[in-house]
Amino acid sequence: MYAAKLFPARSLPVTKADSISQPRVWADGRQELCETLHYFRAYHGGSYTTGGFARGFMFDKSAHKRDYMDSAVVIARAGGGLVKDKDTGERVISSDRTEDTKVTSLRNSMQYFNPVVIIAGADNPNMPSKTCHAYSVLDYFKPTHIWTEKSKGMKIMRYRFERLDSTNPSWWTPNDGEQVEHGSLDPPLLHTCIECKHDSQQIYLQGWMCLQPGCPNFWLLAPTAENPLPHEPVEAELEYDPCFLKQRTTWPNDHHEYSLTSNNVGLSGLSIAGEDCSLAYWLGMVCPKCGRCNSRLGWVGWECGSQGCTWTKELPHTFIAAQAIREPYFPLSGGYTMSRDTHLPLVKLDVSFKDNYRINRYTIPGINGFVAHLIANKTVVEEEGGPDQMFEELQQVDIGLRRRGLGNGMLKGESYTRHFTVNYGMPYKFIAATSSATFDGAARPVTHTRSRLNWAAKSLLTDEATRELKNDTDDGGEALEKARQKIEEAWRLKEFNEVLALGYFEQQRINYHDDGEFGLGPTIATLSLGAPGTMRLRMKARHYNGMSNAGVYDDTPPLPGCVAYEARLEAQKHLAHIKATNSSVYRASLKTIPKQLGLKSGGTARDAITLTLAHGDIVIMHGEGIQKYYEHSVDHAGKLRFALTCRYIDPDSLKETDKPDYEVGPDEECYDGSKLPAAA
Ligand SMILES: O=C(O)CCC(=O)C(=O)O
Repeated sequence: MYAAKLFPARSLPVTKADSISQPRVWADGRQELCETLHYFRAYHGGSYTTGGFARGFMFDKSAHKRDYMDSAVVIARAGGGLVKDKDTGERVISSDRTEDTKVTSLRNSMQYFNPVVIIAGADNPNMPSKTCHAYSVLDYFKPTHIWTEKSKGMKIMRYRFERLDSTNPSWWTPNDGEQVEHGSLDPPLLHTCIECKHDSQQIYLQGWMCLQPGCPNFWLLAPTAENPLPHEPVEAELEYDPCFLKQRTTWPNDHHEYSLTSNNVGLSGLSIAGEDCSLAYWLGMVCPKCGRCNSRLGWVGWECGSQGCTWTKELPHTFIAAQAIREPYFPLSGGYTMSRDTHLPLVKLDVSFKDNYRINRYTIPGINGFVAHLIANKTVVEEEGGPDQMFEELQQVDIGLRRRGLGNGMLKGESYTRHFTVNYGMPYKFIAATSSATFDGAARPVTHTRSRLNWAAKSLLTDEATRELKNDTDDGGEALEKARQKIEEAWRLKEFNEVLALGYFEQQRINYHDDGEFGLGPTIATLSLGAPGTMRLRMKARHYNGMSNAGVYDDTPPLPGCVAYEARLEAQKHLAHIKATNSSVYRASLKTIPKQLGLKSGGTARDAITLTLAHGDIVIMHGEGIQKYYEHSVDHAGKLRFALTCRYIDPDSLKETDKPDYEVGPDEECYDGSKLPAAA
């Protein structure tokens, strides 16, 4: 018999020895790991499966008591099914586990001899040696066993893996050695159950047990002198049978080479327009010098983020001519362009045509302000210095676009925007801390955007004012002229003083967000260049559902289209009264109202407005209410898209430390889109 103490179910050395060498691939954060490694793209959870196969496993802190790891074998509980215990706060198994799609995927990998990759997190208590990275890739492993056992009275499923390549030592072998070599012991006991006739190996030294969850003999030890009936083992006493742990399983592809990296992005040399903006070209790269997983953060290429490592990789850009982004099924002309936008019935649409733009103006009941989509025609996109030239120029100059850190702490390590960004003019630090540069000497598309959007916004706001006046007065145009001048003056004082440029490669996007930060003017305008984008606007979940995720009623006045609109209007009156008379009753009501009205958190509103943003189009959002109640997202279906957004940022709203060390002067270009030849 082997000494049981060599193989306790939980072997957690207090101080770990150093490993004999270092991982070939490692990451500082979850996003960089998932963007870089083809075998682990799961941002949450401990396993990655795709197409019915398991590809990778991540074993980090939440280890089961009987999880195990040495330099060749890993044993783990199949994930999922944990809930927080109300008393202890610990995550505990809540119900019997049965085979789910993840387990079936691993079974497929096993049947097809597809090895999986195992990654160890820095918090994994079973790692036999010290690690110095948040995530260290161990190697390819063969899944060898999937079985069911019991823990705390519940059925759980467990996996055993063996390292595929046993021809050289694992890097994570502790440098003080391991006592028993993999494959050096007798094979484990294999026994057929007298009840279900299925074979099971002996896993624990306590004795053989049938591991078929449906069998009456499942998880029962044979009777003994002290225990004359079949009985369940005492969980705390379970110790692995070394023969089970150390057995070697043979696969036909044992020792075959499978890549731990997918650093295969070189340009084809065929001058394929936008080839370097394709998905494969902005996924992460493993640094060939130090093994770090690096997201592509730079517009021009990758750089290793490891301290002291100087590796970089840049690819030349294969130019996309403006002509190549014309949409064959939506040809442009000198007439007004057709619309591809849609909206829900509760949204009001007003269409007008002016200065070569079709203007779709949307208003939402209950919200002061509007969203306007200015759809450009051929005259606009092809004008001298206009969208076509801007799109081409933005591919020829490096304006400092970069993916920025979000710093929101949702994932281990830093998270980054799924688009490249840079700011000009007044600093804008709201979504991600984006570096800001002066307009002086900035690339022409940046300064020209400011001027173009100043013109577009001013022109639209003037139309708004004249629209209101036309309804109210009949004084032969004097009042209209006055209104025009008033807007002109007001705009001069608070014209756009910031341009946020976003660059999107294939499959990059900006998720739902609002632009309602403190200190911003009420008007926000965006110019789209390149591939057509889809902008979606929907009511924010807390306004739609009437409550926060924590279950507290949101007493902001409800808007038509939200859940239980009529009932919430009624509740509003009642709440307004008690808020003024009894604040503790008011606070208590905020917690009880959701239940009374049958509200639920978690639902999302349908998109109320969906805009197809073609090359050269402008979107103007005006009014604080839009940003307060609504959120928007944009994705696109091409290789390369730019969005340049202008805002007015009140300099007094900036903290002293955020104020720019340059002056943000006025727009000197004074673009005027009304000077173009009229639409034909
Ligand atoms: O990509 C776009 O068109 C929109 C950009 C945007 O939403 C923003 O800058 O806040």
